[in-house]
Amino acid sequence: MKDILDAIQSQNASSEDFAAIPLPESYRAITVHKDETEMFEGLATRDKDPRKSLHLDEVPLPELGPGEALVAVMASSVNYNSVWTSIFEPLSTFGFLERYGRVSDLAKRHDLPYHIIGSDLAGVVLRTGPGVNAWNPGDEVVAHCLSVELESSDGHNDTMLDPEQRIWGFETNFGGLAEIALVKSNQLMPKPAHLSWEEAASPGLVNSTAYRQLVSTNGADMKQGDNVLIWGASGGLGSYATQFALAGGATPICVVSSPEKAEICRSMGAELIIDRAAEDYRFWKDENTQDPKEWKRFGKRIRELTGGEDIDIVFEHPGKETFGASVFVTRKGGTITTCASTSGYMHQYDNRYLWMSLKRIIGSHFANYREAWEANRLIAKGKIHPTLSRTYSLEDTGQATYDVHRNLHQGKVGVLCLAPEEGLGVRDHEMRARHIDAINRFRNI
Ligand SMILES: C/C=C/C(=O)SCCNC(=O)CCNC(=O)[C@H](O)C(C)(C)COP(=O)(O)OP(=O)(O)OC[C@H]1O[C@@H](n2cnc3c(N)ncnc32)[C@H](O)[C@@H]1OP(=O)(O)O
Ligand SMILES: NC(=O)C1=CN([C@@H]2O[C@H](COP(=O)(O)OP(=O)(O)OC[C@H]3O[C@@H](n4cnc5c(N)ncnc54)[C@H](OP(=O)(O)O)[C@@H]3O)[C@@H](O)[C@H]2O)C=CC1
Repeated sequence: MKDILDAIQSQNASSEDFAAIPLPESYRAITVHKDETEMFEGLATRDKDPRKSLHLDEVPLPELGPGEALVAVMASSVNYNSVWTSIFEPLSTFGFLERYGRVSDLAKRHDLPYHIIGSDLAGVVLRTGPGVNAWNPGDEVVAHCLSVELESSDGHNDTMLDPEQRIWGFETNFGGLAEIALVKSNQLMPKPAHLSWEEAASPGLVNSTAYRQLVSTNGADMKQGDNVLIWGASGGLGSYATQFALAGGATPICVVSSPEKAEICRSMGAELIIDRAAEDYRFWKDENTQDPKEWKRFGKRIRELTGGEDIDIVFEHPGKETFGASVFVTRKGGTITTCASTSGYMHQYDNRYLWMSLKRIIGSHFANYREAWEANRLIAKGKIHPTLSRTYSLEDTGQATYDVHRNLHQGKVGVLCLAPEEGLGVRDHEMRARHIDAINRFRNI
């Protein structure tokens, strides 16, 4: 591993040099264990502690197959799917690996008693498998997390519709929270040159998801002037949705839960901000009953902020807790676009407000390669910026995941894998200097 790191750090190793470095037989990786999936039985979701279920293990290097690449991971990030995996909710990810293992002999590699997690990376290609022509050893890359087989016709208009569509490092093994990762070569994209490894690794999953959900014609197809209600506007997804709204000439109405988070949104350029904790919205009276009066109070507040206008697009992901309110505050003909249900997946809303006002609910999930590429291109051009607040070592991934589970973080949380320290990997210093304030906006808050 030292030879690999030395070659990366030297910045003058050729593709042939990288191809000639012997690969280690094993590497360090963050895993969950199949024989521990019952460990949190009986505990409330909040009390399930990722620090207990996530392990740092030495694991064997997987065999490299056709169309694949082995990548030396310099940095990765914690996503909320790492939280779900670590607390075995809403279901254990080993079921996904077993199902994938039944697809082919090659896919069988993924069905193991341990699951190497992580759906982001920035690093350097070490080896490519047969049939890979677009990428070579030594390429500095980031990886998006869409894994597809594409053997069926279904996915050929939009690869997210492939019946064998999976999220790498969640529904497949050999993820990015590790020193080496196995990806399909069509997950690779160029690493933005003005960013460090940990900054480059942090946007991938959430930036691509927010791009499809809000900007793409597959999602809400946002246009200039739209009022966009963004839940969790300083969180992983929300910090990118806010940037897309601002950059696209829309008006974000940012919902957050503290004055510090409100300040971050303000510093990104948002003007209309609702502190849901200070204003104490209680959309549910009890476990089974919502309170439409609270939806109205929330809608009135939005109208105060917008000068009387309602919401064109809701960027939804909290789910059960907020969905009734989201449907209510959307304007006639408007769109609620959802990609998650953090607070519960059985949603309840008053359907009269949906059909009578011709609103639409759009389900959105990650992004196809083209959408992920466009989202990454915006980062590379300095039009959208990483929202990295803090970086942990690979050893401390459990703590990093705990922070995200408990909503103690801002923006994105990074993890150093092979990178010995923060700040390495910047190739375009001049461009970095032009964007340094925006790049550091979320740092250490
Ligand atoms: C990029 C980052 C993303 C995120 O962070 S997303 C948030 C985190 N992710 C999650 O929370 C994961 C969510 N996923 C899930 O919870 C589960 O993944 C699903 C509920 C989506 C699916 O559950 P499942 O058990 O995998 O599939 P089924 O469809 O419920 O059950 C499969 C069986 O049901 C049969 N079936 C499917 N559709 C129909 C139908 N329309 N009519 C009749 N049967 C149907 C199938 O054939 C099969 O059957 P047979 O078990 O016998 O093989
Ligand atoms: N389908 C897909 O492709 C993807 C799905 N996801 C899913 O989206 C969800 C959010 O991910 P991500 O943004 O990275 O997570 P984060 O935790 O980084 O951000 C979510 C934000 O939502 C807000 N929030 C949390 N709970 C509630 C609630 N009950 N009511 C209102 N607001 C709430 C919080 O902001 P505040 O406290 O300031 O209001 C929090 O910061 C997760 O469930 C994740 O699995 C994520 C990426 C891709």
